[in-house]
Amino acid sequence: MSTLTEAPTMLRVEGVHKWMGHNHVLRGVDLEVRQGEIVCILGPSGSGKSTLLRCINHLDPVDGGVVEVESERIGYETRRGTLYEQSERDVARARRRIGMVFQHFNLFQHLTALENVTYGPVKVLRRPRAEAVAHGRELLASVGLGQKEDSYPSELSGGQQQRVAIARALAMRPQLMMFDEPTSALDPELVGEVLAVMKRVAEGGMTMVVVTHEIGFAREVADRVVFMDQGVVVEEGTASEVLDDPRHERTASFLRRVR
Ligand SMILES: Nc1ncnc2c1ncn2[C@@H]1O[C@H](COP(=O)(O)OP(=O)(O)OP(=O)(O)O)[C@@H](O)[C@H]1O
Repeated sequence: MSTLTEAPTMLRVEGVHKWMGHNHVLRGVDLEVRQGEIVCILGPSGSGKSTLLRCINHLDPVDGGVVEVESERIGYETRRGTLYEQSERDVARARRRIGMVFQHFNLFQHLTALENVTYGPVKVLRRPRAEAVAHGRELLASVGLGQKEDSYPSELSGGQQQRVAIARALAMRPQLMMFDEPTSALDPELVGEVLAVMKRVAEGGMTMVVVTHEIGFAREVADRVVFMDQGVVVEEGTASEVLDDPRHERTASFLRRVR
């Protein structure tokens, strides 16, 4: 932990607001993630966790506040009355630094596992195909799917598809990986294999933000646990601080429910 507190800031979220229709979903969220840090975000359904990740990745624009990834600003600045937005090109460049893994895998169904993994490097980053294929094979092997490179998503289990999705995100060589409830669409017996891969990615030094209901994973892997409710960060701390001795009644009652 001591080295992490001195590590440079990878992600800074400051005073972020987001409206979805008439819903004030994010109400001034602050979050700082340092290089190499693993942050798990917990919170009840509807508290704004997915919306926060979408805002960080600029899949949804924020309505106020600042999002910076590696000091590159991809949010809006509404303080002091100035509204600020970067060009689409700058946003795309900043977004490329983030690997995103979704609940429902979102693989291309008409592409094999290896083609899913090489698609971004070849089509978006314009890397030579041979280099992308070699790296893609390495990544598929690292998630335990070396033998499945020619399989289509429909031929893979949910756990295998999610592992392909993780390899696909890593293939873009991101600086930050974000996971949005990556195991909640899986049959219980497949959850462990995906969490094991995520743990290995964390051990490799990746900076990670993980929205999850997997308390055991948070306890084992997270450097910091953040509890969100009703569009704000209610409390944060080490896993044992937040999970064993929550300061806030809202955190305590959520933990009683999920346990
Ligand atoms: N397109 C939309 N229009 C209006 N409200 C929306 C829209 N999308 C999401 N919301 C609302 O925003 C709030 C936050 O949703 P979000 O999905 O971010 O929560 P969450 O904490 O990730 O929940 P879950 O754990 O169920 O995924 C919810 O109240 C949801 O109903």
